[in-house]
Order: sequence, then structure tokens, then C-alpha cells
Amino acid sequence: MKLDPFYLIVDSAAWIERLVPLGVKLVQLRIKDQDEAGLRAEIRKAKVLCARHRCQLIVNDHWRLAIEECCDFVHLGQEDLQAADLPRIRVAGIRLGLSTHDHAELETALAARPDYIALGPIYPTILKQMKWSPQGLERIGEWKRRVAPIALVAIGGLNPGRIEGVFGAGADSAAVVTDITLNADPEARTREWIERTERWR
Ligand SMILES: Cc1ncc(COP(=O)(O)OP(=O)(O)O)c(N)n1
Ligand SMILES: Cc1nc(C(=O)O)sc1CCOP(=O)(O)O
Ligand SMILES: [Mg+2]
Repeated sequence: MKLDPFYLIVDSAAWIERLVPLGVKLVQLRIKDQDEAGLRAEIRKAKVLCARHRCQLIVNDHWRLAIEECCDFVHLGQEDLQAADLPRIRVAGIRLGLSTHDHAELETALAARPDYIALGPIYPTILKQMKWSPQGLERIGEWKRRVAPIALVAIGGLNPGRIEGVFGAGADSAAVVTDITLNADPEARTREWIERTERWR
């Protein structure tokens, strides 16, 4: 499947309301530490906003809520995958993205026949503690050869100066959090990402 080359990840529907109208076409709602009612409300808001702006919404982690709220794409990590009911996700017609960080995880992910595979962290990330060292650009090429024709998402420490490198190495989409959400001007940075990924759109 074709993914937009700019993959924004945010932790609230408020961010989606702020940034998606600028032209974002692929966004992940990645919320940690909220109760079920709060999560459901955020997913509902995000869904309405994304439908209005023809943006693909991907729900991180919360696959049960994604099914109940009729979402059409979820992202799961390897631990999430172990706990998930893949047949239920499939029967609900939900597309699936999976995280990978090493060769064993890659084989597990491929066996689940996902719609995309993410590789990270490409560069050091400040968003969360990770037990893997930065993968580097060469790993992207290696992953691409193994996963094609499945789409490959690069994540971790990305910024506009690193876009050429990740796409040149074979990524189909670049996922980003703090370069935008911690930026002094998130709107301007979002526009910059959209412009600088145009060549791969
Ligand atoms: C596009 C994308 N890639 C990787 C991740 C990380 O997923 P996971 O390993 O489950 O970690 P959390 O994001 O849930 O902390 C992702 N969310 N999106
Ligand atoms: C959520 C996440 N998952 C990763 C992985 O490697 O699986 S790296 C990462 C953080 C990405 O944030 P930033 O763009 O701010 O570095
Ligand atoms: Mg997860």
C-alpha cells in the first residue's frame, strides 16, 4: 500500500485539530496514560477531524477501541502484538502497522502480514527510553529489501535535514513526533515537512 511520506505522530486530538488542516495526510494518535473513556473521546474527535480533512488516522496500541470505534488502521509494537487478537482485527477490516527493532522482530512482524513495517530508532530519540541503539541508514536499505512490497516506515530522531537520507535509503514514509510537537512553531515545521517530502508523495 502507498503511505504518505510524512507520518505525523501526536498524543491528542487537539494536536490533530491544529496540524491536520495544514495538509497532513497520515497521522497516528499515540496516547499513553488515559482512561478508557478519555481515550474513546479522543479517538472519536480524531476520527471526525481526519475524515473532514481526508487524512488517514492510525490508532496506536488501543486496537479494541479502534474496532469499537470503527477505525480503519492500528499500529502495534511487538508486545502489543503478542496481546492482540489479530483475527479480530482482520475481521474488522482494520489495517495494521507493526514496529520492528531487530531481525527477530522483523520475522515476527512479517509473519503477521502487516500493511507496513516500521523500523526504529533510526537516530537517537528523546521521546522515550529505548533499549536499541540507533539503527542508522544502512539498516533501512536492508529492511526495505526484506519487507518489499510491504511499505517501510522510518522512525526515531527524524528532522527535515534527515529526510533525504531516510528516503534515499529506501523508506516509504518518515514518522516524527518531537521535531514537530516540541518545535517553537509546530505549524511552520509541519508545513516544512509537507513541502520537503513532496518528492516522495
Ligand atoms: C510508526 C511507528 N513506529 C513505531 C512505533 C512504536 O510502537 P511501540 O513499539 O508499540 O511503542 P509505543 O509507541 O506504543 O510506545 C509507533 N508508535 N509508530
Ligand atoms: C514512538 C517511537 N517508536 C520508536 C521505535 O523505534 O519504535 S522511536 C519512537 C519515538 C519517535 O519520536 P521522535 O520523532 O521524537 O524521535
Ligand atoms: Mg505500542
